[in-house]
Amino acid sequence: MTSFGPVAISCVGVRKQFVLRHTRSLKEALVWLVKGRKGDLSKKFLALNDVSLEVRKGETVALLGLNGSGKSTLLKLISGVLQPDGGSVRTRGRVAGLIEVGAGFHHDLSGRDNVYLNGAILGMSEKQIDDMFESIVEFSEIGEFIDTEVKFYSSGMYLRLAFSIAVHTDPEVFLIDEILAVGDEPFQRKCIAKIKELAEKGKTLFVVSHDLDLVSTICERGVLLEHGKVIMDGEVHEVVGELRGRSLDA
Ligand SMILES: Nc1ncnc2c1ncn2[C@@H]1O[C@H](COP(=O)(O)OP(=O)(O)OP(=O)(O)O)[C@@H](O)[C@H]1O
Repeated sequence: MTSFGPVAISCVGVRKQFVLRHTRSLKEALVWLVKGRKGDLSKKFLALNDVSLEVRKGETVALLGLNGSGKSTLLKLISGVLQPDGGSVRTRGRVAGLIEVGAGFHHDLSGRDNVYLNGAILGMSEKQIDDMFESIVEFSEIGEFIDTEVKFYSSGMYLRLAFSIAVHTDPEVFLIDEILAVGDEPFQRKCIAKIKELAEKGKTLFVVSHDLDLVSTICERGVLLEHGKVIMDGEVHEVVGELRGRSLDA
């Protein structure tokens, strides 16, 4: 049994709800006004319902579940992109999130400027970025396009640069959401090799993917979400087996 370090991610009783509809039909709005604005016109949807989990430093965790089960929402809460409506989310150490391709990029800036901008956001000094710049560009294979504004990049080029910056910032916790699907096969292989290298170095990985074979090779632990609740948490092959069974029944 592997022993892990201190807690890297802690979620306690996490709740996140979204407003599905702000307004209803004119008739409904009129009735609402006539009745003295009683009640709520918007419809709320609970995307995460009382989610508690703890990930220790060095653990590799696959977050699994069918479409809409709340995986991306949980990742966004852990990365700090979203705030919970209830409960608490805590992380320890530098967290790098590859959550939405190019989300941290400024579209009117060149790839080069975005490397500096993103590096700074992820906590690197200018000197550290200077030292790593060549290596970041080399890994990304962006080549001469590094001085092109990123709004002209393809989604694969965005991913390459974002992934390369993120791994070079040497994060403690690495959050990855499905985005590997954007890259072409050779780059995917390179990313997967890099992710495995990070895992071997003892980094904490939290990965969302529908590629169950892939996550089984990268992660040791699986957490299964269903309708915003954790319904299973254990050895990845067992959790993948459970999800496959449920997918057949669905
Ligand atoms: N900003 C939002 N506003 C309203 N509803 C949202 C918002 N973001 C997510 N949702 C809803 O919350 C639920 C969970 O979404 P989430 O993206 O976390 O699921 P997921 O498990 O990552 O799904 P998938 O496998 O399809 O990527 C979905 O029903 C989705 O429609």
